[in-house]
Amino acid sequence: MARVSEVQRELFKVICKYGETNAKLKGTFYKYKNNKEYPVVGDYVLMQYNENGNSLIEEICERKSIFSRTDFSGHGAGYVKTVKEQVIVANFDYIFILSSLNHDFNLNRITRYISVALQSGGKPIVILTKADECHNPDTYVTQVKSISKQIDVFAISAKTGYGMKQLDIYMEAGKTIVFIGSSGVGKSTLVNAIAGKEIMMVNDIRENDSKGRHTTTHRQLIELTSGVIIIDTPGIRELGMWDAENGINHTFSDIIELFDKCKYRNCSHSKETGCAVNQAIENNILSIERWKTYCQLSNENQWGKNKSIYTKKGKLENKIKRGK
Ligand SMILES: Nc1nc2c(ncn2[C@@H]2O[C@H](COP(=O)(O)OP(=O)(O)OP(=O)(O)O)[C@@H](O)[C@H]2O)c(=O)[nH]1
Ligand SMILES: [Zn+2]
Repeated sequence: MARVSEVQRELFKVICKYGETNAKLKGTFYKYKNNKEYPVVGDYVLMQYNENGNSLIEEICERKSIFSRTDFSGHGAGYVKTVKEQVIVANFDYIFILSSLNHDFNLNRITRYISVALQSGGKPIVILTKADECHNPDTYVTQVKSISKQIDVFAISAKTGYGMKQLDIYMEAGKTIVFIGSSGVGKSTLVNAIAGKEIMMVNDIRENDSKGRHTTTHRQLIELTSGVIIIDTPGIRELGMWDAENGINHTFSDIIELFDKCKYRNCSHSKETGCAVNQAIENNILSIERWKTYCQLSNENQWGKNKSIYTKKGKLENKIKRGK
């Protein structure tokens, strides 16, 4: 068995018992183009090893965890007709969600990441980076903890070493950690700090808007000398929700519990009397911002679901196109 460490279009790098080697896909992958999934970084695969050139990937083994997002195929979300699931990485134990403590901090975005991560099959851990650029990191930790009880949250600085010790509990040989977050949040810097050497390239962020430069251009799986396996990913620009209903319900379990307490079973949680959501907001048990974030994420998730059902009926789609 081999493990995919890098994907560049249709060329793969895999780690097997002979070391890292190049591989291509067996013809059957192309035969069923629309139904057969391609391997992603982190996948375990069955492979015919070839010491003289490209080895041949024959089969993808069952994935124990996946991180996926909606694939808008290069269109703006509002314009697409077809939405597909795009698996980004597979088979990780921990998912490090990185977000920086400079003026780019955004609770809404972190909530979105948590919802997707909570249904990935891996354990989500939120890491607030660049604590050295912030006066009160702990207040941000508290804010993020309020999103969900099911996640660990830490503030760290890879520059000063602040808080880094807290991450030791996840550094077990044989475990796979995937790093996700926007460009410039410090994924590669943290990977280097954990590795104890420069294995990833780091570039300065643009000073004026704190935005990263997308230095990391592709996903990469690296085994550290400690035996910990790390997957660094390029900065994600927009994380669309893909069938994340379970993850959203986990993240907002407090709200889901309220639904059961509404007077009417089909309560729309707007103006009904006896609506438990409204009562919780009035009594300051639930913040209006949290309620709005929930509505936004679950609407978006529903929208993606409808579009994907629609495109599964390929014929219907063609008709509509021709009719235009
Ligand atoms: N002050 C401070 N700066 C940091 C810290 N960690 C990273 N940086 C800086 O943030 C910038 C971006 O870091 P990267 O590690 O390249 O970020 P990235 O998330 O890998 O970015 P992409 O590869 O574009 O996705 C660099 O200038 C780093 O020096 C930190 O703990 N404190
Ligand atoms: Zn209600």
